Amino acid sequence: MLERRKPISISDAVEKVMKKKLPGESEFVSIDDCDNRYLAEDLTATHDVPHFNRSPYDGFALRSEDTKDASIANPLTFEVIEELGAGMVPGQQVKPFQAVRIMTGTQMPEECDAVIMLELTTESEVDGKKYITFKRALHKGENVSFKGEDAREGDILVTKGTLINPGVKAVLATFGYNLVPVAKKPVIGVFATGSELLEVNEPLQPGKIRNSNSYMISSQIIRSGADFIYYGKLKDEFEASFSAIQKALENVDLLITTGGVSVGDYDLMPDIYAKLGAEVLFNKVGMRPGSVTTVAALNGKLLFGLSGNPSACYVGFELFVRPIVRTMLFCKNAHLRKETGILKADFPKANPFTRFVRTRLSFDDGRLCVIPSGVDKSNIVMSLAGSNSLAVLPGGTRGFKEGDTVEILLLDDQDGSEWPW
Ligand SMILES: Nc1nc2c(c(=O)[nH]1)N[C@H]1C(S)=C(S)[C@@H](COP(=O)(O)OP(=O)(O)OC[C@H]3O[C@@H](n4cnc5c(N)ncnc54)[C@H](O)[C@@H]3O)O[C@H]1N2
Ligand code: MOO
Ligand SMILES: [Mg+2]
Repeated sequence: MLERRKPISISDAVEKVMKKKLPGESEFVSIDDCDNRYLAEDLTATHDVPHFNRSPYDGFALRSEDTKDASIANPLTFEVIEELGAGMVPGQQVKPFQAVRIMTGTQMPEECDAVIMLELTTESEVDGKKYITFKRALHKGENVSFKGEDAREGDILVTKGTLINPGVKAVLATFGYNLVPVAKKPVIGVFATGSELLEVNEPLQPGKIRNSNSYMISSQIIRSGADFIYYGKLKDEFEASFSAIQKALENVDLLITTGGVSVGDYDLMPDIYAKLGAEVLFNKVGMRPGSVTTVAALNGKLLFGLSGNPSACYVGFELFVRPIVRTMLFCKNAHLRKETGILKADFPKANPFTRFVRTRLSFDDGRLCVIPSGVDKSNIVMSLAGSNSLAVLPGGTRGFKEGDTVEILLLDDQDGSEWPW
């Protein structure tokens, strides 16, 4: 007899998966290879930045107290005793009414506490000695970039679990991280199941379609920060599918299959989980698309049985796989970032289940808005291409109107949200 599945709520489903989360691991990679990786440690300033007082301008370093009488009516002339470029260190003691020609980024002579810009001085030479004349007093600290003004030793600058972007990379270089501690990328195995599936390079045949899910999922895996191993397509044949899945499980942290999780004659995943001895956490969720999403746990690993229907597969990944990946990457906010915004089109379809509508974000007078990115059915591929967000339309409603405020999950965001949403 056909098994009757009892749907569980989305939040129960997410929590069941998150209870089985896997620990993250760390490794070191060269700073050259750390882009788009996640920090495995807090970054703490190991020294002041800059670690010496320096000039932010090309000009002359001097003692501000010597300049107090300078004015348009009373120009002052100082002797220039030395010339310093960035990277050089002062070699002479600066005495009253003396100056040092200094370039941007150069360490300040110890006795000096101000810099006058080149443009505000007139230079002259008498008997082989150099002089500057200027008409303005400088106060203590004027035009000095002070030791520690950028970072103080001991400051926590970037926290563990942060995505390494160009700015973080600059911080890493500043503190001499030739090797960077990053989260190891979880390795996710991917199978596409279905005897109807063709390879991308195969011509169409009657009754068959090209496998798009494994490409979509591998791309979602990369966007989430993990790595994938694509194990290929599986025909809807039990023994071959079972042994391929059992073998792949040895080499991955997480395994994704697409298709074969519903109640059809050739939906083999339920029997495969049973024969593997995996604990099925749920096999029906009160959501559309993706109601048949199934997650099972086995020996500390997770098996995600995502729907074969492309849009359902896509949503299942973002809701259940992504937070597991982000947790393994030490991210504090592992779940999709949730915001509220305005729906920019009517969505008349009533639905008992909460619906995740593929949408595109825009801003209207500073307000976040979304518009559906195409046909909203779970077997649709095309609406995914234009989608960078999911509008969450709660179940038990009679449809939504343009102008309604809705919750929005951002797909391309890196900051994420805490749970519960
Ligand atoms: N009697 C019922 N039938 C169905 C139910 C149900 O509750 N009772 N649920 C429906 C829902 S909802 C969904 S979603 C689908 C889920 O089906 P499966 O996850 O078992 O997936 P398949 O049957 O294998 O395939 C569904 C659909 O997706 C196409 N597909 C599969 N793999 C790929 C791929 N790699 N690339 C592109 N497209 C793929 C496949 O050809 C099918 O058209 O079940 C409903 N049925
Ligand atoms: O799981 Mo199905 O995607 O709800 O349409
Ligand atoms: Mg099916």
